[in-house]
Amino acid sequence: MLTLLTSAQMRKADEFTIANKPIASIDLMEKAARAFVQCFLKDEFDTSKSVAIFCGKGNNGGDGLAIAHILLANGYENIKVYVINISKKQSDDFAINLQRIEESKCKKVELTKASELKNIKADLIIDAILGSGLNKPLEGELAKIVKAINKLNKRIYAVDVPTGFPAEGKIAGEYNGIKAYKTICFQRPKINFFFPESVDATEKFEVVEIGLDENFIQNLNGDFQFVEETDVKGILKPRKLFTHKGIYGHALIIAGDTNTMGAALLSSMACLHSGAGLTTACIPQSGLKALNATLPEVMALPRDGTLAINNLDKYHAIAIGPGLGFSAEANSLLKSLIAHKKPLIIDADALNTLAENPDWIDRIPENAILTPHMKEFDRLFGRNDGWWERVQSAKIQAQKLNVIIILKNQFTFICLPSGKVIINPTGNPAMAQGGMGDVLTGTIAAFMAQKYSSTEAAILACFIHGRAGDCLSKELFVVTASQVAQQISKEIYKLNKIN
Ligand SMILES: NC(=O)C1=CN([C@@H]2O[C@H](COP(=O)(O)OP(=O)(O)OC[C@H]3O[C@@H](n4cnc5c(N)ncnc54)[C@H](O)[C@@H]3O)[C@@H](O)[C@H]2O)[C@@H](O)CC1
Ligand SMILES: Nc1ncnc2c1ncn2[C@@H]1O[C@H](COP(=O)(O)OP(=O)(O)O)[C@@H](O)[C@H]1O
Repeated sequence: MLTLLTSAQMRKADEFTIANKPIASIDLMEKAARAFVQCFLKDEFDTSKSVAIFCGKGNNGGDGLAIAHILLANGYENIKVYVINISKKQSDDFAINLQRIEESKCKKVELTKASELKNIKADLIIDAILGSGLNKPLEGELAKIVKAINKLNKRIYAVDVPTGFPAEGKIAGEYNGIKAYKTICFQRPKINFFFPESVDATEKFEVVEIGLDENFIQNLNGDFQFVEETDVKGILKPRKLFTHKGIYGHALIIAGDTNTMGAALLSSMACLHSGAGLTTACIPQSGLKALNATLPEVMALPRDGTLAINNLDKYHAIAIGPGLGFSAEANSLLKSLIAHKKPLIIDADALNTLAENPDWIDRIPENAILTPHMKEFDRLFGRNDGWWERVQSAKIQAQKLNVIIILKNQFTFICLPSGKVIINPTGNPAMAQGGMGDVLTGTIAAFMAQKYSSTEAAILACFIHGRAGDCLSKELFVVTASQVAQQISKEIYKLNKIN
């Protein structure tokens, strides 16, 4: 799991590396600039293009000056550096690189006013005005300069972080910073790149390694971690010889209503393809025909309007909510389930029922998994102003209630009782279609039934669910929930095989 860093932690990692590795601060900047250029050249190999590099006077600006040098050495001849007079203060490494630029054939211009930008003609722009040192919103002439740069309407590559975009923390008000085509960031992605608000600041980002001390970084107590494929492979267990269905657990999916039976079928289908030994769907009588016709492997526990499940012993994991509706029977099933200590997943309508019965929330069994999307989360725990606030609130609730909250989005945040937030990297917009969450719930239930811990089940399910969608989307504009459910077994197979 990769530990993500705040800007303050990043500075510590810089300082530690400089103090403990045979590398000086200016050489680290040079290394960062080289890494940036290497990445930039993958996209921009036409060296006849003209490049305007806008530099502040801190280390981000220092990077920009070093990048100018390296681009010149790589055949780019038409490069102009614009040093923006935001302050009198300049960093030591900026000053060293400025001296180098003055001694080179690179053109340099000082810029104080936005109006001076009118005549700038460049094919490409590199933004190195402010990086992770941003400590307040952009205002005054600097805000005007940034607006004018955006208005040039050229492809902008940002160094480390787009000027004006906070690397972490609340993204306040309307964004007025650089709108980059791509951000090339150093060593780790910025935490705020995982929130939907970041689309205003950068269309995409790529991380380049600059040689900071990895041991030091991993041992920093970062709240945010990022799942890698190796983590998933490390958790997945192969199926052993002589094992039988009894070994892989029995999952109960309580879901479906007259008009939303599909949700129950999708959840059950995903549970089946994710490896549960046995799957039982607890659905209304009216859904039995559809269940038997589409998923013959799944057993049924029909709901007749008054069902009470007395014996939960035979189930190893229970999921409740997809398409469940709000009947008295559904409410009483949820109420009785939260009184037990069974591995439990609460999703969709069951989450909304909880929101209407807030006094039940404190009674949710420990290590239960809640899988809200943004609206369900806000209904449960109150409105949030933006994603930073929402994830902070999920982090607090997961700790307080001793549960796992899977806050779903393009990047899904798995908030653990320990206070850690694990970011899932897989998934894509082709998956933005109804029923996808039902599939995720069935997958989590299958992993919990197979005796993975709640944390493991959450990590595995989110990663594999997204990976299935990623694989399908290579050939499809949109992937349906049924397709994802059916792809899951293939993805588990691939991850297990290379183990
Ligand atoms: N060894 C190092 O220190 C390395 C640093 N690197 C670069 O250094 C950057 C961070 O550099 P710095 O810490 O010097 O900070 P920046 O260059 O981001 O900012 C410089 C100064 O701008 C001022 N400032 C902040 N917000 C402002 C605002 N809204 N309006 C006007 N002025 C504002 C602050 O006083 C800040 O110290 C990273 O993003 C990265 O690009 C890289 O070179 C990698 C190595
Ligand atoms: N743009 C996207 N990128 C990645 N994953 C997505 C995207 N859109 C949706 N998903 C995934 O699909 C699921 C949607 O869940 P949810 O909103 O509960 O769907 P439903 O209620 O229709 O079943 C989540 O797991 C989410 O992460």
